[in-house]
Amino acid sequence: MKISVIKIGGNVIDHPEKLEKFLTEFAKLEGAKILVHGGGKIASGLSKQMGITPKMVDGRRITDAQTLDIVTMTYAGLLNKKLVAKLQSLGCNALGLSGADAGVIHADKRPVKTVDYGFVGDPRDDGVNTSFLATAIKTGVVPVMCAITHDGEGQLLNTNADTIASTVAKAMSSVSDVDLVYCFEKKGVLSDPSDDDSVIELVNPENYTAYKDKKVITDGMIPKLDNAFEALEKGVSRVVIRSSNDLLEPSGTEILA
Ligand SMILES: Nc1ncnc2c1ncn2[C@@H]1O[C@H](COP(=O)(O)OP(=O)(O)O)[C@@H](O)[C@H]1O
Ligand SMILES: CC(=O)N[C@@H](CCC(=O)OP(=O)(O)O)C(=O)O
Repeated sequence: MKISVIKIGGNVIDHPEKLEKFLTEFAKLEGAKILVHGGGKIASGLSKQMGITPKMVDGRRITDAQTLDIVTMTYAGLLNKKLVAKLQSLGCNALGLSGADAGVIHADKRPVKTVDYGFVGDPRDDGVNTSFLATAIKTGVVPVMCAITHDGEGQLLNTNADTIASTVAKAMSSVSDVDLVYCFEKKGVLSDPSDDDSVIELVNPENYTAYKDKKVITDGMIPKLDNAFEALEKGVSRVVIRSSNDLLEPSGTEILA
């Protein structure tokens, strides 16, 4: 069995036409599959509406108790259930899960070093309930996982969705062949961020370092690629970064360890 782990972020979820196209293609994707979603942009918008200014450090949200409530409502509630309902309407038997449901992702609260991230969780390497996910997939269910995890002692935690995707992909590679596809609003990793057609076909550790040094690869693309390399090192067969509009096309940037 091969499992495709597909991730979409908030920029796509917040764009109705892009989301519709992506979910229609995801529903058509053959074989075993898992959807992981973020929604950072939507949580930031709701946070501002509630009078709380979002704070991000190195691509991670500083998550105080009030922010944890907002992200839980947004990711595990509103967005997860909207995605599940839409997939159900497309004939895909989606099952929405936070990391607490069926103990599917156990994380540790990030220790305070120079930055106190608050209720942010780093998933444990052995923290994924792979047997539950494998059984669910065998019954034809499609897990739809959000960016909320738990510590096993009743505490919910906020975890970057790219990290959830690589954690689940790594863990499932112990029971199956796994492909990981990060879908976003651009056509791939670009050599000129202002030219959407300048897709780099292959990123390896050597050109990654050079592009980072030249400030061609910046911001959210750095943790995404770090997660991609880590996934390949820990058993994932293939990692691709492509447009959410081209899920079913051979396209985008392939990552090589
Ligand atoms: N070289 C690059 N090619 C493409 N995107 C890049 C590049 N460098 C930085 N980025 C930024 O990385 C972002 C994707 O990361 P992120 O914001 O975390 O997306 P998502 O929320 O979809 O996971 C893009 O929206 C883009 O602004
Ligand atoms: C700890 C942390 O930063 N969590 C992320 C989880 C959502 C996410 O990753 O959403 P995108 O994929 O849309 O960026 C956040 O709250 O923004």
